[in-house]
Amino acid sequence: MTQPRKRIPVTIVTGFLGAGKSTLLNRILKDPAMKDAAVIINEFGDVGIDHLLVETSGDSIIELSDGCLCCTVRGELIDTLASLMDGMQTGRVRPLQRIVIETTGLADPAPVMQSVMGNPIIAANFELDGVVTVVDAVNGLQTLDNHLEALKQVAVADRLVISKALLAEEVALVKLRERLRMLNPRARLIDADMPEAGSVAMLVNGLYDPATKVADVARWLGEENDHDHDHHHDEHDHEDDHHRDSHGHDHHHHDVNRHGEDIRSFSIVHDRPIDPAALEMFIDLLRSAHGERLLRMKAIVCVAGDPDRPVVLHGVQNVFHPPARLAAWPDPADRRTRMVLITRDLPEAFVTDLFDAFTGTPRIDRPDRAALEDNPLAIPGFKA
Ligand SMILES: Nc1nc2c(ncn2[C@@H]2O[C@H](COP(=O)(O)OP(=O)(O)OP(=O)(O)O)[C@@H](O)[C@H]2O)c(=O)[nH]1
Repeated sequence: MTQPRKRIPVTIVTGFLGAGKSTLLNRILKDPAMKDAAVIINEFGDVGIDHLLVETSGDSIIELSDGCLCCTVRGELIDTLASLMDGMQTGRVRPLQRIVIETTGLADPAPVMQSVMGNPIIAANFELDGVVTVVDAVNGLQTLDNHLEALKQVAVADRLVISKALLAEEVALVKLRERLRMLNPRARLIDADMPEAGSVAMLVNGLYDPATKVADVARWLGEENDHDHDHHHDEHDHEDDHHRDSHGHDHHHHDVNRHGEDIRSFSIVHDRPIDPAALEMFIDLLRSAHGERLLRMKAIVCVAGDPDRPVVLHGVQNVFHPPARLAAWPDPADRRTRMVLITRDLPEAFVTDLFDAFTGTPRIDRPDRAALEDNPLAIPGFKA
């Protein structure tokens, strides 16, 4: 297991074509706290870095006039991260505190996220801190209607920044906010016009709060932003939306299906330690059978045998960070396993049934763990 706090945080800034990614990033780069950051511009088409004030220095790594390192990548993000790592080790590149990757507007963010998580050498040195997605207030709704990439960019975000708000009609802005809340209730929603949008704090979304150096699980899981969550707790007549069952865990979801997009955000909370083998099987089955539908998963898990040191899981589709163990629970009074999942075309019930099967919660008409281990094909949709 790796210790995430020694790794260099990587934040991905995404958003559709012309949404305002570079504008936002240029503002953030003026924050003195960004002086030891490197910016990687992940362009796949024509390279366009002239919107940044840069001085070329020979290779693809460019020293920005304000001290940031900047490089433009046409393909292999992994190579670039590895070469930055190598540069730091050999003294060619000064020690970096943060990496920011600006994606091209048309990109599905998943492969970019996976480049940070999936390669063992990269994952040993870097961690995906978070995803900041810029949404244009003028064109945002239409873009979400027409482009799956834009939907995915919003769905996986830790923060959503609305740009060009002053140029949009008030009604359109209200609709856009509603839509974003539906698609991603846990992301913080910020106006690009607000001063905080221009600070390094925008890029800090990871498990570790750099100020305190301790794990901030509630922020990482987005619990503090999920206002609907509190709402449902109070509303006893919404049994379908939120229920706590008699087996010690509760499920909560946001169903966006009625809006024509089957992107769901839901959580699983479980208050008993989980057998590590069962946890591994659950994750393996989920990602091997339905990886591409699992847009993102974050979890803090109480594992049987070592319940005092929670395991942190973070995955994008079928690629996960190597699991990390925290030295202790951030709040010793709350040792519940909490998982947050964002899925596309993958019903919540499928995931929760699978979880129940592995955690020993019996359900009528569902395969239990023994049956699944004997015959994984018993799971609908599983392909060996
Ligand atoms: N009024 C206003 N204009 C903005 C804002 N953000 C971006 N713009 C303008 O929108 C245009 C596109 O902004 P960029 O920052 O280049 O957008 P981008 O997402 O980096 O664009 P690509 O890299 O081409 O995908 C520019 O003309 C910006 O000046 C904003 O918050 N308000």
